[in-house]
Amino acid sequence: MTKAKALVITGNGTNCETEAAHACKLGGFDEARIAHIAELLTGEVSLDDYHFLNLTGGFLDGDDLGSAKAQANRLRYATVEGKEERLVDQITRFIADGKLILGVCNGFQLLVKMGMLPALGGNYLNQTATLTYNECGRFQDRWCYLKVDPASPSLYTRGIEGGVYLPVRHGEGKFLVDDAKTLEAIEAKHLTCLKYSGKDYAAPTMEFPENPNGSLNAIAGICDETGRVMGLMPHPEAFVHRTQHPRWTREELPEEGAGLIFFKNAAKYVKENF
Ligand SMILES: NC(=O)CC[C@H](N)C(=O)O
Repeated sequence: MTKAKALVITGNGTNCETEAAHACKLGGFDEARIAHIAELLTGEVSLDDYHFLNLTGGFLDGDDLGSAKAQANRLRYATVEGKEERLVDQITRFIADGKLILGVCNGFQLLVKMGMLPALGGNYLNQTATLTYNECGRFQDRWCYLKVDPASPSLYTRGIEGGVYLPVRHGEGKFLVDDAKTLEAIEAKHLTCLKYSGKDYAAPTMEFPENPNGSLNAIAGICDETGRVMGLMPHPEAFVHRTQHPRWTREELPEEGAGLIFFKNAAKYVKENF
């Protein structure tokens, strides 16, 4: 059987790579390689050798020019040393090959600013959305209830009943789109797979602090039409074990944290399809 291989990109200011790689291993990947972005640009590491690409959280380029904007340009226009291709060509081939990409927080900002989400009509290089400053004007570090859309094509949220409780920590998490048509399309296609909600996961909310950033339609995460590319502001890799929960000493909790399902679903998909 094929070895399920995950790749986590680090460098230029990411800070969640160890947790992301740990979550991949716990979720069932046989290998989780942390590679510096320079290793991809020099051609030492190629996306072609992996199944699951993780773009992690952090402060890429110090959030200068807006979070992840500089890295988005770097990944879109930089060529791979000694090759006729840009790194972005490797990424679009990766998607065309049926592989998986998960962008968390700064990684979500990166995917959106590269144009890879929501990628309506399968156009992965056309920016139609953004993530900008939280409505409250401050960095938010808190845990949020996230309602899952069961009709969403996202493979990562499969099997989640109701919703998940996960931490957010960001200054630029307010999701916006370019026009009403984009919003209508992503809602109609159920690409808006995760929304901030109350504790009962009953309905999306625009109320602060349940919705920590004022995101349009309470959107916390979206996927593309294939369901294989997903980005979200909350951090699933930061809740893979009971002890990461803020009230773990006071509440009866299962051993497994609610975020692990994202990585388990990814590993399962790779094992079934490659
Ligand atoms: N945790 C993160 O990845 C933070 C993302 C980004 N630097 C922000 O503050 O919005």
